[in-house]
Amino acid sequence: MTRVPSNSPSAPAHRPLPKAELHLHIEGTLEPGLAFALAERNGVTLPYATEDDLRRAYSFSDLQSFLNLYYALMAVLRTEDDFADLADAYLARAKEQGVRHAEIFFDPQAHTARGVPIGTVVRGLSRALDAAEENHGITTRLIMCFLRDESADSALETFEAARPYLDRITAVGLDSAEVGHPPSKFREVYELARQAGLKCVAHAGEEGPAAYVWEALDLLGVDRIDHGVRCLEDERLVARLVADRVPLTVCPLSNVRLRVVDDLADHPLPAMLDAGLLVTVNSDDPAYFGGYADDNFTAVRDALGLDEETLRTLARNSFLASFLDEETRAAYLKELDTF
Ligand SMILES: Nc1ncnc2[nH]cnc12
Ligand SMILES: [Zn+2]
Repeated sequence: MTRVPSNSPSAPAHRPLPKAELHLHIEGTLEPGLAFALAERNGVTLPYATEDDLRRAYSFSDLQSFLNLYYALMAVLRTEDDFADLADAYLARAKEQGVRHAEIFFDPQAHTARGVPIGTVVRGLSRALDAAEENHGITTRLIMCFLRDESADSALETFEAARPYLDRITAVGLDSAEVGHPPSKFREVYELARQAGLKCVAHAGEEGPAAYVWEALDLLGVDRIDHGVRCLEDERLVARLVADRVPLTVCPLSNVRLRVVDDLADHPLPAMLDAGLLVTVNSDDPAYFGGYADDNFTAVRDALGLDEETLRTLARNSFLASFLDEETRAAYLKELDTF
């Protein structure tokens, strides 16, 4: 039997603020050590000799160059145990980073396309998530994403395949290659999701234009926008997002690694806060982008000179923007206020 490496979370030197993480792809938490252990357990050969060789491939020129590696490495995820181990490793790290609540994306089509049934994915993730409060003191939700560079029919088929598991799923989302795949393509499946009582989110305005954020709001009726940094290019859109208190789940280290911004010091986060937007800070795909939730908080503090009060606003926003029930939200906000 292969031993899966024990979690060796890198705890921040300080006591991290309590926070919710709302933009986190579970497949993007696959650390090189776990990737090699799962490859051995499942008899999968990776095209890298060592973990360091793999790490050297983590140099991206844009979203697509990252997605190519992200989807290729998923070949090691095959069984319920693999998905449970992946999620449990994330939760152990998240705890060290002050994460009290995590709303976790997964990409079913990336697995069903390789012959892994959606039930295997959901059952494996659910096993770790169901034990998360007891094992890590973290509450969780699951968000099922559609791959926007696949067809609208494929999204509809995926939604139908997920029907038996909808009691485990809080929301639907939209991710993968953005440009050329506008939200309008997915109107029908979002309508079905809403009818089934699910919340709706969508990546928009990461690489794609502000017009995609409008579409996500007006055609998909989303409750949150993932990324959304390009909203600043459209004053009217900013006014709409502010007026409707639509949360934006921003991912600063991701934006630097995927060249959405040139440098963290140029990140629009302060401008977004100044505009009155309900902004949160998240890690996106932390195994690939150099940091988990609190690492993103620390990075923006240092690069953008954010003070303690602003960091507390970001942490507060994360609970306000979450899909938590009101009682649990209030308890977390109180915990933050007295921290
Ligand atoms: N940053 C990102 N944008 C779009 N799709 C993704 N899938 C995983 N990470 C993503
Ligand atoms: Zn993302």
